[in-house]
Amino acid sequence: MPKEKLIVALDVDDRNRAMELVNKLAGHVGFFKVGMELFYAEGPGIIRDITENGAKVFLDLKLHDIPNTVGRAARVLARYGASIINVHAAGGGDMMRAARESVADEAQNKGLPTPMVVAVTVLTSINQAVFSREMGMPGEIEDRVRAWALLARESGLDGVVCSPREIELVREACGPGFKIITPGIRPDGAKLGDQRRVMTPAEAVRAGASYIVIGRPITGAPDPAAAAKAILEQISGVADNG
Ligand SMILES: O=C(O)c1cc(=O)[nH]c(=O)n1[C@@H]1O[C@H](COP(=O)(O)O)[C@@H](O)[C@H]1O
Repeated sequence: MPKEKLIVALDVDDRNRAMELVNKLAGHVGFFKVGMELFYAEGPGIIRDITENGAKVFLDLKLHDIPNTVGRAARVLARYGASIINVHAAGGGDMMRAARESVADEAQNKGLPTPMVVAVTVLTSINQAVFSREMGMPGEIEDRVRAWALLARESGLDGVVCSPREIELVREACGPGFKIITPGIRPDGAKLGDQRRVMTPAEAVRAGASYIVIGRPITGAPDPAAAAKAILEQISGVADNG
């Protein structure tokens, strides 16, 4: 089902606007992503509001701290009923394992389905020049994404967040079944904004994305449901390699 692949980023700062989007888009979307802006504005209650009507939530708070702190914070997040939770791969293997273990343990304690835990690799807003010159990182972005994806898999995580340009190399390194979630999706002609490593929805699905994350091209459209439907049409005829 194409709609199962679509994650819409609810990057807004109040409940009314978020729920308006949820109500308009629920029939066309697999997951809603609650990020820092909405979570900091409304707190965990917003996750319950969205899931109450049967929609699924990707809780995108990108945890990145020492293993003990991330493990304890992830344990709290596991209580809210999100289907996906993320951390930064840059926190290292022990940190990712701490998140994985505490999320699984807490979900079991509370009798909830265990959320997927995925690692953000190199942000889709980073290009090679920024990666090398500003961040001082050696080598190519692709090699870092591959190495972090392998580390995430070894640490027991369910998948990674990366740019659609790295889907094929992650799939090759990590095999089938490993989830590849790709933001940095821009339908032809859509504004890039701060995104740098992008592809169209159809290109990402063809390359093997498990899920595509789209925010502004849908939420900023005059008719968000029509924008989501147009994207579903673009991916519906495409061989799904995810
Ligand atoms: O973890 C993420 O979701 C994420 C990782 C990444 O590398 N790049 C990225 O854009 N995102 C998120 O994906 C969404 C993309 O939104 P748009 O650029 O508006 O389509 C935003 O909510 C970002 O926070």
